[in-house]
Amino acid sequence: MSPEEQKAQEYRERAASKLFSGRVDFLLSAPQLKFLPEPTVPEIAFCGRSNVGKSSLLNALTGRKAIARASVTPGRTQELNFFEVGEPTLFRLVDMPGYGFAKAPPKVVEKWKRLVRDYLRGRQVLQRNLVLVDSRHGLKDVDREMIKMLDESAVGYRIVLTKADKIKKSELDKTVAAVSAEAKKHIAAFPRVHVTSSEKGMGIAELRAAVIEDALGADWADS
Ligand SMILES: Nc1nc2c(ncn2[C@@H]2O[C@H](COP(=O)(O)OP(=O)(O)OP(=O)(O)O)[C@@H](O)[C@H]2O)c(=O)[nH]1
Ligand SMILES: [Mg+2]
Repeated sequence: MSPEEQKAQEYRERAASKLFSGRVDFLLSAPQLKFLPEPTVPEIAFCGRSNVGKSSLLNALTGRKAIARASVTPGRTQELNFFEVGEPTLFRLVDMPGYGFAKAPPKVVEKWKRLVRDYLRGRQVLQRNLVLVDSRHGLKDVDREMIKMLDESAVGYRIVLTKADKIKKSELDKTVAAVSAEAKKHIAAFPRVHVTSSEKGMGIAELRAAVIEDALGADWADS
């Protein structure tokens, strides 16, 4: 990055932090498609395996301790949870139920899967998906299944590694390389893999700016 680009990035990150430190409100929980809010503003969705850290990342991005419930029990988030950012509302963040949760009854898993799939396929205002992947585990088959679904749905996505504080730098580098190599086969436009820790704040400022850019467009910070 050139010094000018570095400066522009710092400016975007500061603006993003300011936006997220303003209004962020929980809007509603949708257990079924018919309960979705009116598609009036852009949406960014957080998906990934159960327990990967979706709710925690949402808390970290918004600088709130527990706006999205985070839990030690996998499968805690069971509905699509909508959060509104900005006053008036500029965009929404959507905390999704985790996929690949083996301990839930198959019927329940099937219900979540259908809800997520229908949302991803049919939501006109959905601008980007964040696909969260545990830094320690890398891509698993359930993630690949999800990515395939996203490839079919034509909604772009970013891959976000979570819990980066839990492993050594050398291990982290290996996961980043492996996930990047695989992601490049799918996402021509977004070959970068974000590395984050909601616990330590790593990568959060940068992801904030990226999320707002996805929602509002590249020149959002200039207006
Ligand atoms: N060390 C560390 N722990 C984390 C991090 N992010 C999340 N966790 C922990 O991982 C567990 C699961 O986090 P959640 O945010 O509830 O995960 P989720 O993806 O929303 O889970 P479901 O809603 O069940 O799908 C919690 O115990 C969090 O405290 C992180 O960056 N670092
Ligand atoms: Mg959750």
